[in-house]
Parts: sequence; structure tokens; C-alpha cells
Amino acid sequence: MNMAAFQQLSGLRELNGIGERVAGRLVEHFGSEDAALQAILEGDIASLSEVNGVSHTFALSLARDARGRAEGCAISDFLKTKEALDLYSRLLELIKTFAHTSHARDRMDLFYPFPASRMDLIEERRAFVADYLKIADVLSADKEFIALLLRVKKLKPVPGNLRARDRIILSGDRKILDAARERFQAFLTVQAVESFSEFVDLARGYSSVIVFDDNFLSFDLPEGLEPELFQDPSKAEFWQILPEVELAFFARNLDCVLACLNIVSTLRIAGFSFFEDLSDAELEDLKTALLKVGEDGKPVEGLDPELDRLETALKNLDPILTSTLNEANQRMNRTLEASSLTLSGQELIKLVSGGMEIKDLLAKELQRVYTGEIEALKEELSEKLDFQKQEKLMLDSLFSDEISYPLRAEQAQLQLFRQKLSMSLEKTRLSRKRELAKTLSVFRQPVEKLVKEILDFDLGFSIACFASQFRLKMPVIVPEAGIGFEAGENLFLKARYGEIDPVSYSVGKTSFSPVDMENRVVLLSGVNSGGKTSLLELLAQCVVLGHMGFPVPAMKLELGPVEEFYYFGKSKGTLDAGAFETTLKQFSVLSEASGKLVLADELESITEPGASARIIAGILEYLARSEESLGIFVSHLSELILENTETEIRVDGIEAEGLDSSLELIVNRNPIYNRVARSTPELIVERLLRKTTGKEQEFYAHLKNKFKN
Ligand SMILES: Nc1ncnc2c1ncn2[C@@H]1O[C@H](COP(=O)(O)OP(=O)(O)OP(=O)(O)O)[C@@H](O)[C@H]1O
Repeated sequence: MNMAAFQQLSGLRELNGIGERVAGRLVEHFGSEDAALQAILEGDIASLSEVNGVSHTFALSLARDARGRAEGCAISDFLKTKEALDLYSRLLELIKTFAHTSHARDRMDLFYPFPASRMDLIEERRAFVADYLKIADVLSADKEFIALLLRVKKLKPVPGNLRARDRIILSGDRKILDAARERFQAFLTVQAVESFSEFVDLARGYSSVIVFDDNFLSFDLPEGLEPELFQDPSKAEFWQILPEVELAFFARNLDCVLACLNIVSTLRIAGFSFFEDLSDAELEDLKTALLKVGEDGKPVEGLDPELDRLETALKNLDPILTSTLNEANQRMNRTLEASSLTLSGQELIKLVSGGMEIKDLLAKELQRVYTGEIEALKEELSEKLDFQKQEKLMLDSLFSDEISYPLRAEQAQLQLFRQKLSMSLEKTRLSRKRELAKTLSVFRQPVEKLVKEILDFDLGFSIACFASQFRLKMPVIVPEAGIGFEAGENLFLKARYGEIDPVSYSVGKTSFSPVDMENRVVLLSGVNSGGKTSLLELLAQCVVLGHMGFPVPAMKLELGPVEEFYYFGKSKGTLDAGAFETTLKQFSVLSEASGKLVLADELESITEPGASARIIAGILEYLARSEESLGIFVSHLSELILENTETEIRVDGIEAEGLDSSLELIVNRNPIYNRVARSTPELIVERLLRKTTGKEQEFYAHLKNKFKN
């Protein structure tokens, strides 16, 4: 953005249409007056339209007003009539269909034609567009590249309702609490505690407890309670305390960011340097990290074996315990059924002598069977649930040493076990999130900048895609009044029909004008439906695009300086007195000398033929007086107009060259210089002549003779 220009606007109220109420809403929406002004200057129509009371049209007019002031040149400085503005809008709509992002679509509205006196701006724009034309030569037909661009959107912010419910910050220190609240309260609970017992009570409800002072850590903490100590709440890294926020940013924008990374790679591979802030290696690192981020903001499953192991173990704990216990009980049943007790002689003597009770003997035997079965059971559980050393040790507490039959797990211990397992799952999860968030946090700012730059890239690239689709070429700027071209194609016709006849034409001082025919004011005559209106429209398209700094729809085109552009379309019928007066008033500007281009289509229909021929003659005379002005008037009254003027005015003609084999008109869409076109009625008579025979044909032959001088 041009900062010097930016300073020209110091307040919202300076812009047309902004009253106190709207200004207030804009400031509220964007956070400050400067931010609102910036959005207007940057043409952020989408954000502006979100403000209550600001419609899309109003947002656009604000942006154009601001841009006009910033550039010192408004849209109406060049586009002088409603139809000139309409034609520009139609062109813009066509160009917008090539935009891949809504950003580019919106910003396109801020490109408008500048008068020749602002050649600095035109040249600036030409240089901007020229860079993109080179890129579009290589990439405009690359479907994959286009598909990537279509995925780029404005970055979504981290959702305001994101909360980490498994975490709490606890402290007894007011300063620490204030600092922690300021940074983290939006996302997790920050709680004041007065005593150790309160600390323990609160801490127990969370799987992660964060402290910034060690006041309560000097006490003996109950088992399983492991608060994490960080140094300073105002300096603690966000990725440590709340990795979810960092991850959520990337998760919400995952598709867009991945697309942007691939866009950069594609551009670089195609030989265009783009976004130097990140090296190829850094792009790869970021891509690798992003592949680990799930759409839900959690690390993707299946990439971390330890996380997967713990998750599966926790999920399967109950069903596997039940089935394994069942099998063990059946095994024990069978063992017991098959068992018999054989006494040794020694044991018999001890029993008889009362040195041993039969009960003890049985208990000893049973204990052996029970312990063996429990050991096998634990072994099996560890294997099936893929337990590591620490979890295997915890298994011991599940089964009592005392014989109990059928075998069963102690419920209270099982509950504890489950809790511990889930706690270590949460801890592992958090540490994985932190690792990932730490890697990504480095990329946060570059990514924000990258997405912005790609959105801006699309603006230029879309224009270049439009140019490439219609095979547009940059015009050559020439010093004197004139517009001349070879193989021009009316964009609106081409967009509708695909292939059309290219047309060559020239008016004024260009190398395309035939010798001695550099007239700046011409009348264009021609057969009905010959293409006069289409040619006028093509001239208008070339002038408007050329003054926007854009390429134009002609193989070669020379364009002289135009300061003001007047375009008058064909009127639908004779105008009433009021409308006639208004039209005439618009021409009064011709009294001032300056480079004006006037394109007018059948102006004669504004009033009755005799009067309009005189009026047109008068207008043309005035136009011819100014060395810098050009005028091209389509008219069926060229002969009548010439009769009413002394000024030398060239008449060119679009002619039908004759009739084809099926007696259809063959039109040469290229105007013939200095020729009043034969009119269609003559050809129609000829058609009838050739179609008929006998007396009827004689009649048409008679009529045809009437056309001979
Ligand atoms: N260069 C071209 N290539 C192909 N078709 C064209 C071309 N120019 C014009 N046409 C066709 O001819 C039709 C009539 O063109 P246009 O309206 O420009 O003629 P016109 O001379 O202004 O007619 P009128 O005298 O009736 O106003 C267009 O709608 C289009 O279909």
C-alpha cells in the first residue's frame, strides 16, 4: 500500500456516505478507525459488508472512493458516461469469472481505467500485469494448479469457544493469577486457591494441572497428582500451556494452508521465485508437520505408536479382562476337577499324629493352583493389551493374594488402574500436542503472510488467465490521438460464440491507418447487422482495458492518449424532449479542448433524421477542432450528415460483399476506409432478382437499376 497516499485520509467521516452511526459500527467491527480505513483502502469488500448497514454496493463505493483519493484519480475522471461505466462493469464481470478466490473477485473492483495524464499509474499497472502474464503462459492451463488456487481462502481465526477442559491453572498469588488470566482465561480455567487442601481438591478434577509458583509443591502430593511448573505466565509459550490453540489454527485452515504450500512449490518448480520467507526445506518441514494435524485439531491417529498403544489398551481393557478371566476360570475348573490328592508317607504320619491339619494341606495345594493361574492370567493380559513394565507392575494390585474362586479382579483397584491408564494416555497426548504445536508455532506468522500473498497473487494471476484465454496482447502506447489494431475480437461476442471474425481498423494517428487517412473523426456506415455496434464495443473494450493497464483483445494495437472517454450506446427509440436535451448537454463538454474519445452508436435516433444529421454534423465539427480528440460515430445517415458540414469527415463502411451460394449475405466485418457502405436493401433486391424468374424477375431487375447512380 502507498503510505503517502494512505495519509491523505485521516478519518472515516471524510468518505462519502459515512455518517456517525456507520463510522461507529465500522470502528467496532474492525477494532479501530485505522483498521477500518485500512480495510476500505485495501478493498476488503467481504469484511466491510459484514458490518451492519453496509451493503456490498456501499462497501464497493467506499473502497473506490478511498482508492480514488489515494491515487488522486477517480473512476469518473475517465469513464464519462453511464454507458462507458456500464461497459467497464461488463468487462469487469467477465474478468471476475476468472478469479479463483473471492479475494481476487472483490479486489478486481478496484482496478479501473486511468486518464492518459496519469500514465504513471497506467505504467505501474502494466508492469504488474506483465509479470503475471509470464506466469499465466506457463500455468493458466495447469488444472492441478488451478484446483490448488480454488482451495485458498481468507484464514479463519481460532474459534472463540475453544476451551481446554482437562487443564487448570492454579495459584495463590494475585500477580500470577492476573497475568495468567490475561493470557489464558479465554481458553482454560484459571483458579485462585487459598490452601493446600483446596489445591488438591481442585487439582484432582483435571488431568493436567499448571502452576507458575512452587508454593504448593513443597507439600507431599497425593499419588497421581503431578502438577507442571512453568516459570512466568506472561512469558510462557502458548504451545506449552495451550497447544490446542496453535493446532486449532492450523486444523481450521489445513486445506487452505496445504494448498498454499503446494502452490509455492509449483511456482518454484516452474521457475518463478515466490515467497522467499520460507525455504524449500522449511516448506517440507511444515508439510510434514501438517500431515500430523487432524481436522479436529488433534494429532492424527496412527502416526504415534505409543499413543495408539495406550488408546487401544484403555479401550480393550474391560472386554479382554472379562474374556481372559472366563478362560482362566474354566481352566481352573478343569484343573480342580482333575486333581486328586496323593499323600506321602511322611504327611500321613503328620496327619495321624496331629502335627498337621488336613485343611492346611488342602489350602497349600489350592494356593499353588491359584497362584499359578493368576500368574498365567496376568501374563496373558499383559500380552493381549501390550502392557509395558510399569503397567505390568500395576496389574499385581488387581488380584488378591488370598484365594478367591471364581477368579476375579478387585473392582476398586480396577477403577484405579483404569484411571492411571487414562491419565498416562492424556499425558502422552498432551506432550504430543505440545511437540507438534511447538514445531508449528514457528510457522504461524509466515503462514499468515503466505496466504495473504497467495490471495494477492490470485488477483494478478486471474487477470492473466483472462488475458490468456482470450489471447489478449499488451497495447503499444503511441503519442498522438489514435486507436488502430489488427485482428481485434469483441470480447463479449467471443465469450458468447467462441470463434468470431477478427476485425482490423484504425482511426487517427497510428501505423495502421492507411496513408492520408489519419482522420480523427469518422462516420461508420454499414449494412444492417454488419457488426458496427460490435466494432464500436470492441473499440471501447480496447480503450478501457488499455487505460486500466491491461492487455487488449487484438493481435496488435496502438493506443494514443485518451483523457476522457464518452460512450453512447444505441438508443431504443426517439427520445422525448427532456432526454434529448440531456444527451445534448453531455456533448457540451466538447467545448473544452482535451483528449476526448467519443464513441456513439446511431445517435440519429435521438430525434428526427433531418435534425439529427445537422446536430451530429455540428458535434463532429467540434470534435475535429481539437487535435487531441477522436470520434467514431456509427450512423445510417452519413450522406445526410456530410451534406450538412464543410469539415472533412471520413466515412468508412462495413459492407456485404454479396450473396453466398445459399443467397445469404456475406459480410466483410472489416470497415472499408473512405467508403459509404452499400446498404442491405440493394442486396435484398438482388437476392430476389436471383431467386425469381420471368415477369417477377423483370420487376426486381427494374428496382435494381434504381440503385445505379
Ligand atoms: N466480428 C464478428 N464476427 C462474427 N460475428 C459478428 C461479428 N460482428 C458482429 N457479428 C454478428 O452480427 C450480429 C450483429 O452485429 P451488430 O449488432 O454489431 O451489427 P450492426 O451493424 O450494429 O447492426 P445494425 O445496423 O442493425 O445496428 C452480432 O450479434 C453478431 O452475432
